[in-house]
Amino acid sequence: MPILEVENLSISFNQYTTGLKQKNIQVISSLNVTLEEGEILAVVGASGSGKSLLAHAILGILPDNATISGTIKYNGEVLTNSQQASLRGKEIALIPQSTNYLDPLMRVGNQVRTSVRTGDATLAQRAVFKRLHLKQNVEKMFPFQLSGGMARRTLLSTAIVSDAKVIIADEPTPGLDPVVIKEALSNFREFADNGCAVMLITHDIESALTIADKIAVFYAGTTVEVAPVENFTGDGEGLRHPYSKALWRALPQNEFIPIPGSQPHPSALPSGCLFAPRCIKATAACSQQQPEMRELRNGMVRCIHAT
Ligand SMILES: Nc1ncnc2c1ncn2[C@@H]1O[C@H](COP(=O)(O)OP(=O)(O)OP(=O)(O)O)[C@@H](O)[C@H]1O
Ligand code: NI
Repeated sequence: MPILEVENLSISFNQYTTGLKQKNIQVISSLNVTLEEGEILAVVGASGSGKSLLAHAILGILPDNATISGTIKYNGEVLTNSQQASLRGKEIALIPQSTNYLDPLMRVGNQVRTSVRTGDATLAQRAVFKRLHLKQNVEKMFPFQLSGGMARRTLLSTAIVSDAKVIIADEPTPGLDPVVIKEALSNFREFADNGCAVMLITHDIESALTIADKIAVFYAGTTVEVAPVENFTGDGEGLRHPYSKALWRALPQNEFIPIPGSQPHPSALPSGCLFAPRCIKATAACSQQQPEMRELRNGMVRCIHAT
């Protein structure tokens, strides 16, 4: 049984346009993702594809103007808002994308210690700081005294010392030096190997491939593919969706071939398959309806042409 299961998640925002007119903009549409115990799932996709919103939906911290449908199950049970609130920061820990989530009025050592639920909090905090190359005097500092990298390492520390079963890490490593990135990622791997699970949202596909088990590819607010990590090799022939292949081939270490066009804005989504307007395989049938996510070769794909 998956530890976390997101089924048919849709999210829309109510926005005021001119005067008092309201517009409902759909930003996530029928998105499916599962996370198994012992697993690291990397979530990749262009900026604005809905990665952070998925994280916020799981934790129940979407803004008030969001409307959400679909189900989020934790250990097989549908999560209610109050369950989300009680799991947050305890069984499910978020490493937020922005370092603004640190409490500006609390010394960072204390912030990390409040996440420790068993054992000596100070010892745990010092051990994790050491592991992430933060000097001991950092514990006495306030967030405004930290560099960007130190703030990020503090956020990572908070999740690592918690007894969480699931860590959702939203871009945890940008701006960190390679040694610290390696340390952070190996922490995630250890965490998963101990029977927990990690959802690693990242633009750094290369690093993600070194530790993840599966990769979920997002496009315009939905999942287009979930593939085992081994498929990201060669010229991407093992991948299932034309967008995943394009993403893979656009990486600097591959052929660096971008594809024309850009991801549609949520206010102007095409009908049917969201990728069809940019897809070399698209046919008339693709614009009829959004394809369902289906199983294919030990992975999942949302494309009627994929074989
Ligand atoms: N509060 C909001 N009101 C309206 N639209 C929003 C709101 N929050 C996010 N969006 C829109 O939802 C879409 C998905 O945003 P999200 O932050 O999840 O993207 P992302 O994949 O995390 O991008 P990045 O890689 O840049 O972090 C974007 O088009 C964004 O503009
Ligand atoms: Ni984001």
